[in-house]
Amino acid sequence: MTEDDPARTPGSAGPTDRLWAAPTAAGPLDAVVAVPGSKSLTNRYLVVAALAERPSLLRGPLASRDTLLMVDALRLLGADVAEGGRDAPGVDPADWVVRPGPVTGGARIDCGLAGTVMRFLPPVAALAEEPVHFDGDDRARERPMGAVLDGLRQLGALVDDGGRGLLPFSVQGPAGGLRGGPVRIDASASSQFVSALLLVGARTREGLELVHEGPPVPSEPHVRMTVEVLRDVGVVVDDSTPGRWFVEAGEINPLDVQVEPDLSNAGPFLAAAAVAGGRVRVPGWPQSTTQAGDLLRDVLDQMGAEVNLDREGLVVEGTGELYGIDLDLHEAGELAPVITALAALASSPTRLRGIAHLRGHETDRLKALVTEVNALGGQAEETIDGLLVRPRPLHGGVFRTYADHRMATAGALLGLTVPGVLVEDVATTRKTLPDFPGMWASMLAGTPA
Ligand SMILES: O=C(O)C1=C[C@@H](OP(=O)(O)O)[C@@H](O)[C@H](O)C1
Ligand SMILES: C=C(OP(=O)(O)O)C(=O)O
Repeated sequence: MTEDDPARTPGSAGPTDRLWAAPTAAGPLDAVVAVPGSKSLTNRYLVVAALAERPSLLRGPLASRDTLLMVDALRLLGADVAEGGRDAPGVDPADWVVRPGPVTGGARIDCGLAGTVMRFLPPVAALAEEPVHFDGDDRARERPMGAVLDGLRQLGALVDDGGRGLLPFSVQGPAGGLRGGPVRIDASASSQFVSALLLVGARTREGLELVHEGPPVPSEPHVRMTVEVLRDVGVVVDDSTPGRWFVEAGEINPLDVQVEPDLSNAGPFLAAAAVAGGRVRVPGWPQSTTQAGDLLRDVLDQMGAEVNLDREGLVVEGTGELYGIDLDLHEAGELAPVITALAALASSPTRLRGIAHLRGHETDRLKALVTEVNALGGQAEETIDGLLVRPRPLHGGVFRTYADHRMATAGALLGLTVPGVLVEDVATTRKTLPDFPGMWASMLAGTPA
């Protein structure tokens, strides 16, 4: 977690590593891939731990750009996060100790391109009475923010965003703290708007009644994850009415928690077995989880792979068959890039629906996927709310990634069977994986990553 940790950097800067020759698979795979902790869980645990009554222990958190930005920001807001070993003697070096402190303002927060940082932290900052300034990467300034800022205004905070509803902006909490009460927002562009406000609900004076008004909220499992994490720390949440959440005001208990592996990040590795044949095992796959990535089991099965979950983890075996799929991915949009890459290599067409909101992700993912799959000879097209992919023989070429970690891993997957795929800026994978190229190479060598 040092200041010069390469995991903190947005992507590669040097010309030599701008293009990464995606390795082709020499034969069937036989690998065990240990996938680092979940981004979504790590950043939720960090936030609730920073707001808790006493110190927390996070076991096996993800240390990547998105989570290190969260750590940096929480430190600026008054919490302390210590790495085991060096900063917290007696604690495992892979674990973090979070010591909460009163939330203080006056800071300038760098959100990078992390949706969880740019959405989850403005409500935390609104617990301070001095302004906090937020900014991020160029693309971060285009990602939707309006609903969170709108919700904060309804709670009595002062928000200065120049009326744009985008980064950069500043947030200043009202004297005496956030009052709570009813808040109405339209969270149809991102589930993170709901999660963000729920995470501070217990720290409002009256508790928070959040109501969503608009087209359905995407990525529902991520909202359920937020509710589960809040319940883990003793916060009372009523989510019995669809589109309405009530969070009671009250104390937040500390955590001692093992972070589950990131199931969405496991996607490209598991998909590799479906593409190249052989088997890939991901140890520690939870028997039950709120992670949207768990849907991969069903998707890979439907696309023709053999999928088995046992006590040791999840095993995916390629069968030599790879079928297209017709899928509503509204609940798990972050899986779209890996499924699109699979679809481009399948034997029949794929239709992905319910993912119009991906236009506001790290990049406009629908446009990026269509452009890059087609640049390799594929036939993909955008629909109003998704993608149509018709498999075609692909050829090598540059696969551009637009600062999107999941574009880079999708390019790597295509490169397994398409010689000559050059993935631009593979280092952008550091957003959620500290060493994707190393893990990919280990998988191909058949050694445990
Ligand atoms: O809350 C979270 O941790 C996330 C929610 C989802 O966002 P959207 O609802 O904006 O898709 C997901 O795609 C993102 O990767 C992580
Ligand atoms: C959409 C994603 O990230 P973020 O948390 O930045 O929204 C993602 O990881 O696919």
